[in-house]
Amino acid sequence: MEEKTWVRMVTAQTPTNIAVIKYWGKRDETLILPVNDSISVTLDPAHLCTTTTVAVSPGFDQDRMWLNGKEISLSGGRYQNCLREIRARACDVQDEEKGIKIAKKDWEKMHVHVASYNNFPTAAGLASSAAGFACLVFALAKLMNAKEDNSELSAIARQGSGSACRSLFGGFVKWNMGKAEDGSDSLAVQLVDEKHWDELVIIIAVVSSRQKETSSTTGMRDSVETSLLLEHRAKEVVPKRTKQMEEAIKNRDFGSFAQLACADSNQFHAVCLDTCPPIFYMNDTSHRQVKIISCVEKWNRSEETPQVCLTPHSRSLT
Ligand SMILES: Nc1ncnc2c1ncn2[C@@H]1O[C@H](COP(=O)(O)OP(=O)(O)OP(=O)(O)O)[C@@H](O)[C@H]1O
Ligand SMILES: C[C@@](O)(CCOP(=O)(O)OP(=O)(O)O)CC(=O)O
Repeated sequence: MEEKTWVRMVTAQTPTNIAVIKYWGKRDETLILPVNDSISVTLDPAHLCTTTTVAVSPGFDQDRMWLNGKEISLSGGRYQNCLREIRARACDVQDEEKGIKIAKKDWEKMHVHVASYNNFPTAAGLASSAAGFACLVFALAKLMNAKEDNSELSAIARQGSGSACRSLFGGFVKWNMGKAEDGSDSLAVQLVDEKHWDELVIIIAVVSSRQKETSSTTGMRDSVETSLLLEHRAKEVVPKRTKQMEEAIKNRDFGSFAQLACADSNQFHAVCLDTCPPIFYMNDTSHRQVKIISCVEKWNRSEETPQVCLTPHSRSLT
């Protein structure tokens, strides 16, 4: 710690994930605890992903972060929660070659610099917060030599953005909503790895890369406060649908998978419309989306079992 010149750096890359049973609504806004389980598929890191480099040096006098080349504030609760939780788990770091020695107790005083890039539009409905916070937490854990496994790290990433907890794993991933008030059982688990269903082709059509008018955080808060359909969805629909989806994935049953994913996405948009004020995630691009949706519907009707599954979010069709 006497040497002021060294810098220790770690770079990580994390893909985004697309929900096929959607998370929409929190029962605890600070800990980010959801009102229902959700299931997603993690994309190939070669496609939509975040690359984050974290660095620590005795020369840094404050925590700082640059997102896509622009400095952003780390004062928000979500960033602070992730930094605090990883710092609390930091362990001794020793790199004799570079003359770096950081004792566990010293991490509290050390500052980090973070540089992160998304290779896809940020805050546009493509789950940048999912890839972003998963990558940040993973990279910080490596930097600070935290020993937690990916499931434990998922509970920390969740406190950055709910959907981030699912990006710690590849393949199909379930976020168990959990019951505990402290969020200790609200974790992501891998259902099957990326090899299980490798003939499944995922196409993302970005119909607009403009920032959404209503963020997921604000939108779901309004839905929890005002939508009666959300309550019905969380209590009656999703528990049953999640089990069916797990079966469909296990059996690589595309017909059931497509039917469940389409129904879930449609209900998510119905909840948005049932929200006061209503949220129109498909609004400004709907003329293009409707054309694609009706093509897919026609195609599926002409086959014995569905061949294509659509799960439109705000600006993307997956
Ligand atoms: N690489 C990143 N590292 C850390 N934080 C990020 C990163 N990318 C995005 N974020 C954070 O996530 C926010 C965007 O989250 P938001 O939920 O509004 O959009 P989204 O995740 O792209 O879309 P959606 O959740 O609808 O799929 C950004 O404003 C920023 O705070
Ligand atoms: C529609 C969704 O993509 C919503 C994602 O919401 P976020 O995870 O971005 O929300 P916060 O927890 O407030 O950060 C569905 C999903 O990914 O499950």
